[in-house]
Amino acid sequence: MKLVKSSRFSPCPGPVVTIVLDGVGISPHDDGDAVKAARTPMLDKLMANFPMTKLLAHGKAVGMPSDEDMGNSEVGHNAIGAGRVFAQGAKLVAESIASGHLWQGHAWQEVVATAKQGGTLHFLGLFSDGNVHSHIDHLKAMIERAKQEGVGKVRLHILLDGRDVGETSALDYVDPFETYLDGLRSADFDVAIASGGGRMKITMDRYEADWSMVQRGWDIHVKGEGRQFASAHEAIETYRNELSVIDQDLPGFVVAKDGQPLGKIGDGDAVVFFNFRGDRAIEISRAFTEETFCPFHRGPLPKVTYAGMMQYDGDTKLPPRFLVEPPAISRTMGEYLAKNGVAQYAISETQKYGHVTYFWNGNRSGKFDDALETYVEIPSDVVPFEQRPWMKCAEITDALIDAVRSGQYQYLRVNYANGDMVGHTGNFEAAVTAMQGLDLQLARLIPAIIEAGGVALITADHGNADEMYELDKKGNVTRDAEGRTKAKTSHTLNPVPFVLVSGEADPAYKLRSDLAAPGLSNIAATVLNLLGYEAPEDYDPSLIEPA
Ligand SMILES: O=C(O)[C@H](O)COP(=O)(O)O
Ligand SMILES: [Mn+2]
Ligand SMILES: [Mn+2]
Repeated sequence: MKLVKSSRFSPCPGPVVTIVLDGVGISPHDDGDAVKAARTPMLDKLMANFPMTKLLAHGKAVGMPSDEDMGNSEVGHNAIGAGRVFAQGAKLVAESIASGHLWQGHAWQEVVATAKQGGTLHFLGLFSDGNVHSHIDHLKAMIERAKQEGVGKVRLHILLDGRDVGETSALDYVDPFETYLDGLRSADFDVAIASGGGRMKITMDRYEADWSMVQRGWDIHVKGEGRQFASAHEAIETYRNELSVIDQDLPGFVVAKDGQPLGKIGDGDAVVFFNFRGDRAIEISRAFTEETFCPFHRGPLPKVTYAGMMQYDGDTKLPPRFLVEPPAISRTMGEYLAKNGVAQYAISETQKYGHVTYFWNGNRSGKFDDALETYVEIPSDVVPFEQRPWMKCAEITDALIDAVRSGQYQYLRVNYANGDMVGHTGNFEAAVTAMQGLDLQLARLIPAIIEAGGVALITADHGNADEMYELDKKGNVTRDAEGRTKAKTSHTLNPVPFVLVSGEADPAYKLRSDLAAPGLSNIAATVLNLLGYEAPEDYDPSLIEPA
């Protein structure tokens, strides 16, 4: 894995720093755009005075099945880190189902065999068509196949979305699904929704930010311990009336009949976690598969056949049983740099820590070289982020500036979570504040990079804060008869900025203008060039050329 020294680019005299502003896209519209509404003098100045282009960050440009699919952190950071586009989970699972490959695999066959020996087959996962972590069509295909293969009893544990899809769309999924289940149910096929809850309240924590979420999910799905309702519909309506929260924040519920939970998970059962994306799948998968387990009091571990939709962590091989091979992301820029003696530094706060380590390195949780790599996690607040929209951007910047000034690292990378995590709350004012807080930090960081003789690449992994309301076709905020707007909590399809900032009056490189539709996968080759290397031949082309 030797990199070739470039004869065209000399290495940057200072550190090269990639700055990912998570969820900060460029909207063609002004209405509802918190990025534009925010007062961000530093970002404005950088965009106006330094070489800048827009990068594609959604759809096929990041390995999603179609250009209707928005980008997300996984596919975005995978593309930035690997310098190439790999077909991603959403696409691989759909293809595996369409070709029938999934049903031929050992994992599926073991799951079905377990259920046919008298166990219940449980499906647990994110219940929407967001295609970020999961897709409801994959779930349906598996239920139908299970029935066809003679499984007698299926229970569903549904995590309500409201984050990758409309903020109060849960019943748009649940109601038709109940009708669909009615159509499938028969004398020898017993299928029902057994438990669920909002994805930000139960089960889908990530990066160990808040294990109590997973514990609440465990108690509800596995032990059947939680508030009981006659149906998911009743739970959603009741909680909405009582709490006025959006779907992602609805508490957990247990569906029960005569006080008996419909689908506890016990010995001899099979469990499929049907999310394909790993970050929010790892903790619950650990709870189901680790014999010795400390993060929370789990109680006795039921002896189940557990399968993930994919293997979520290539280093720890978690979970050992999985239905679809994950994308084979190899030879990432992090690995190349490590193998060529380049010291690297990665930093973010908990909520995005794995984005600049695990996703960046092709869904591997370990380092390539302990001596050459420093990974820093600033603990995130455990609060609704609209209450603390500045999050930890100041603390991240403190540490990053120290690292830049230390002279120890030639390549540094950071993810600032604000645009995305606050964008997902659907709170416009908070998103504006998030952007303003972030700008204050850029105003500290950029001069430090320039002073060190370095270069900063400012970009993002996908949009989010750039569209805080649902827009009509003309790009205006939609309003109902009472004039109310509808918050948009999900990512956007918009491109992201790419700004190349250095202190040199006359840099020896310039942005290329001949690339038809550059995207996130063009960043890695650019970084390697700035460090004085040629990119590997199969990397997507660099965004720069000699001036
Ligand atoms: O997991 C989440 O928070 C959302 O589904 C996607 O956000 P991310 O891709 O920016 O992490
Ligand atoms: Mn993101
Ligand atoms: Mn996001």
